[in-house]
Parts: sequence; structure tokens; C-alpha cells
Amino acid sequence: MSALEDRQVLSARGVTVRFYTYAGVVHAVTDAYLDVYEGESVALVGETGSGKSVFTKALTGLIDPPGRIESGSVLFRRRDGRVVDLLKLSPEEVREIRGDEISYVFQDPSSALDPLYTAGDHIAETITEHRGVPKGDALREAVSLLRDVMIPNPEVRVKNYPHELSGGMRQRVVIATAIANKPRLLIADEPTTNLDVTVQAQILDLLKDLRSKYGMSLLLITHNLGVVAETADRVYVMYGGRIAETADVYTVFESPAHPYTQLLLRSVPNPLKKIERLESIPGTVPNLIDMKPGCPFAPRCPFAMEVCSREDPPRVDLGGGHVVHCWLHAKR
Ligand SMILES: Nc1ncnc2c1ncn2[C@@H]1O[C@H](COP(=O)(O)OP(=O)(O)OP(=O)(O)O)[C@@H](O)[C@H]1O
Ligand code: NI
Repeated sequence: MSALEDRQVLSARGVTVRFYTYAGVVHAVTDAYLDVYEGESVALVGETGSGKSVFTKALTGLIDPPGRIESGSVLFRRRDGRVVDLLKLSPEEVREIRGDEISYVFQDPSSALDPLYTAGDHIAETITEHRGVPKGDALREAVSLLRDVMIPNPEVRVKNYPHELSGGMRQRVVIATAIANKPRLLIADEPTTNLDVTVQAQILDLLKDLRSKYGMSLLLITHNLGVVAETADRVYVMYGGRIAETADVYTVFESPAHPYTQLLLRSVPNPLKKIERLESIPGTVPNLIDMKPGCPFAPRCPFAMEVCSREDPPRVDLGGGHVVHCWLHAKR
């Protein structure tokens, strides 16, 4: 296990997650890795079922039975400068960090908000829980946070219940809650999926603005390559529970090395079109139960060789932070 580099916030290595179900063992995430540096925006892309949500939840140990994190390390630099391995801390210690130094925004704002509590209650609760600020002060902070997420009339809206807010406004409240304690890392898992296209663009702009205003890093999980093109500095492509390729956003679009990434890009005629999705690649996502050895993409890969379905792909460093896991690029 190596230490963190300067300006590095998080470094995950060898993260493996399995679900022990009656149908068999689900190989949800295998040997996945990820780095996040201060102030950058990182995108994690891949088709449905590729392991994006499970991987990012595993970063802070958020895996419930029958799931289990089998191995891996997740080094994280805390606000006070100390470096910890999130997978080695006690559940209480991780809970202290989650919602405070690392926070999540999930896809569905309705399930993140309790219908019996106001917008202000939600925000104030996370403030009092992590910082011990008195409720009255926390509610005043909530108003200013609602202003930060561009909710009009925040003094009025702070007293609204979820059903009194539109879907876009609810997601803004969820984001306000997530940033209430000025996290070093905000993890947003498909934060705009259930919103209409105009609202999606507004929420993404908001996340970008907040990243610079709050000096935090952003890890954005998405199906949508248009979103990647617009928001990410660096990209990780996931397939079948593994990282297939990583590079800066320019390299991913200009010279993708993994056949899967190439097909993804070809399935999106115009990466700036927000509504395109990735589902149009021939074949289906692999069944993660009873995974065979070899590259998970081999059955769908137009360039697959005999070795591809026999042995796991090698990690090939193409330089400049561009890494691909593919036999086609193996040095012979
Ligand atoms: N509680 C669970 N029990 C069993 N299998 C699970 C559980 N949660 C997730 N999985 C499996 O883990 C795999 C990865 O799922 P995950 O939700 O991480 O995919 P994803 O890339 O986030 O997909 P999407 O884009 O649809 O959100 C899938 O095969 C899924 O069925
Ligand atoms: Ni997901």
C-alpha cells in the first residue's frame, strides 16, 4: 500500500466486492481502482450493471449483506491532513467522515428526503450531527446553503416539505445537504437521471460551480458521455465490474484504446447531445454470476483473441495517465 501523492484526496486500489445470493456469487466489482486529486472532477462511466454504484459505495464501506468487500484499500486524506484507509476504520469512524468530509448525492431525490421533514430540517440535521452546531444556527446556515444551490426565496423554501418542491428543487435540497459540511469529495451517482433535460443541465452547472466555490473534488457517475465531455477532467471506464480504461477526458474522446470505449463513443454520434445513452452496443452486459476468467468484454469484442477469454487482461500503461486493460495492447 503506497501513500497518497501531494494534492491527492483519495486513492482506491484492488477493491473487490461480491454478493452472496441464492442464485450464486455476484462478482459485482473486481480489482477496481480510482484516484481523485484536489479540486478535480472525475467521471466513472459504463453501462448499467457494470458496478459503478457498488464500487463508489464500497469506497466508504456502504455495502450491506449479502454483499461483502473482499479486499482493497481506500486511502483518504482527511481535512486535518491525516491519511486513513477507509476500509480499515471502524463503522463509527467512517460514519463520522461520510456526510461530512465525503458525501453522496444519489439518483432519486425523493428517496433521499423524508416526507415528514422540511428542507431546512434535512440540512440542519446533517450540520448538527457532524458539527454540533445548535439547531437555530444550523437552520440559518440552511437558508444560505439553499441560496448557494440557487433556490429562489430560500427563507420561505427552507420551511417547505418535499412534496411542496419540484423534482429539480428536491435534488437541489439533496445537494445542499451533501455540501452542508463542506466535503472534500462529493460523489454524485447519476444525479440528474430522473429530471428533465433542462433541469439536468442546470444541476450539472450547479455541481461545477459548487466544486470551485467550495474547493471540493467531484466524482460523477454517469451513463451519459455528453455529461462526461462537459464536466470531467479525467475519466474511468468500467465494464463487467472492472476498470477497462482511464485517461484524461481529451484522450478518452480523441484516442480511446479499449475496444469497449471505442464502441461506446461510436454509439454516441454527438457527445454533446445530452440524451444519448450507451445501450446501443451489440450484445448484453455480462452476467456477473459465475464469472469466467479472462476479459469480461471478450464475448462482445470485435477484436477478441483466444487469450482474451482465457486470461485476465494485462494492465498496460500508455503514458500520461492513460491506462488500458486489454490484450490488444500487451507488449510482446
Ligand atoms: N444487493 C445486491 N444483491 C445482489 N446483487 C447486487 C446487489 N447490488 C448490486 N448487485 C449487482 O452488482 C452488479 C453491479 O451493480 P451496480 O448497481 O453497481 O451497477 P451500475 O454500474 O451502478 O449500474 P446502473 O448504471 O444501472 O446504476 C449488478 O450485477 C447488480 O445486479
Ligand atoms: Ni448505478
